[in-house]
Amino acid sequence: MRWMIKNGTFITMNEEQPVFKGNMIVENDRIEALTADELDESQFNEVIDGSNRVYIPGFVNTHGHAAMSLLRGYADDLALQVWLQDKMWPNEAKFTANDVKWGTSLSVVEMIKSGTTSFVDMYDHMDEVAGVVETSGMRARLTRGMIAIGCSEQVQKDKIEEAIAFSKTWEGKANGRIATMMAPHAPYTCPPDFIEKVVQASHDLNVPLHTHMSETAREVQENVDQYGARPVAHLQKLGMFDRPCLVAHGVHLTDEEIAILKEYDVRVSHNPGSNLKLASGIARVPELLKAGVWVSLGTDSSASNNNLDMFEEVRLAALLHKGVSGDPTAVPAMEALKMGTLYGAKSIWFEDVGMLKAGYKADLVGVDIDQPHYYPKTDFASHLVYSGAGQDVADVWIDGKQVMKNRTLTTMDEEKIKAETQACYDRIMSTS
Ligand SMILES: N[C@@H](CCSC[C@H]1O[C@@H](n2cnc3c(=O)[nH]cnc32)[C@H](O)[C@@H]1O)C(=O)O
Ligand SMILES: [Zn+2]
Repeated sequence: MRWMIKNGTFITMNEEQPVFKGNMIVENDRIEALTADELDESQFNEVIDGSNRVYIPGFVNTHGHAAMSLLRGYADDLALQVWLQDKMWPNEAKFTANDVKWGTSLSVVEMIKSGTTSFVDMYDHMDEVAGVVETSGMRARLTRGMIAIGCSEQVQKDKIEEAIAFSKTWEGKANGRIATMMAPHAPYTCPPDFIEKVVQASHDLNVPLHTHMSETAREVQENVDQYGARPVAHLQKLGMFDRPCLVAHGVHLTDEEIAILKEYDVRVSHNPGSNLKLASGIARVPELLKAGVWVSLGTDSSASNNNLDMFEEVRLAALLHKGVSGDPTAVPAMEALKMGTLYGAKSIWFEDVGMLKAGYKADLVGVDIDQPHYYPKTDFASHLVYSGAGQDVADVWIDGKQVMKNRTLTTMDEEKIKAETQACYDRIMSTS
């Protein structure tokens, strides 16, 4: 299969050629070329007119719990610990594999429709999640998240075994669209010896690690009280950073801790919407970027966001850090877009994703720019960040395959998924 987009505007994330106007050729799963040459259209299986579109690499959502869409709007306006312990965990305990399947499907529909082509998911019943990723055509780095406190030694062991089995089964599957990780949920939900076992498994399997870290001031203080160290030093001591590691949030960090994250090449998923909603604080993103840490963007779950639209995270990243620093040059539009795309791919070790460049995976999004909020036709990176929204996404390709065509999904039955998730929600809420 070889196809092309003609007369498009491409925001590439490639510094050598940030904006390209012309044609893009895709062969199978990869971009073959960006070219201004006249092409013989009969040589292609499909020729798409790109003149009313701006194309960007698909967004990479580097932290979330897709099935939690079932709890969207269920418990708003609460602090993290109360929200988690009193509202989320008792209901999540009722989730069956079927609930996870439909909740995840709903999230994948939402992600594709708002231009996300890769995502990270930390949850359980992960075989269901991987199945949805496989059939939807999505790309993902998936991990069986593990909460170990309150669990017997046997249950802890079972969780690690389950996570290992998941990784062994799914790593590299779906034509390489699925990758895996190992994820102790957080330093406050996993005892040190448990974390060490997970680090060992990450080493044995040769997959990265993922965890929630330094999300709230309370978490940091309790870590000091319990272990005599802040979360960064604590996880460093347990060997987490000796492995490739992605941490979610990283809100409360000192200068020294930022230096440690850089030294160990730890990647940070910044989740501005979730951090604002749970009043967790504001991450030191300009300082992290300045130190050379890979900072990407995540929505977290739609129970704390409450949607999965990466346009919102990109805009929040661009606005928030200007507001708190008093520096209007902090996180410019193009940097925010890169955080949502290229840096996301880098953050999850997807080395050939996140750029519109020959040789990269054909994961891209066509945004409908024939709308009032994209006029006048000037700087489209600015328009996308400061004026755009997920609903503007018209076409989506992942791995060279079109998964949305003019806002119609080609791989998923949206109406069925909406009905099934409603039924799951109704059942969960009717049982105690
Ligand atoms: N139930 C699993 C763990 C699932 S990992 C994903 C967990 O992350 C939780 N979660 C969602 N958002 C956040 C957040 O912002 N901070 C910390 N935990 C979160 C969520 O409630 C879910 O329980 C077990 O058997 O151990
Ligand atoms: Zn989370």
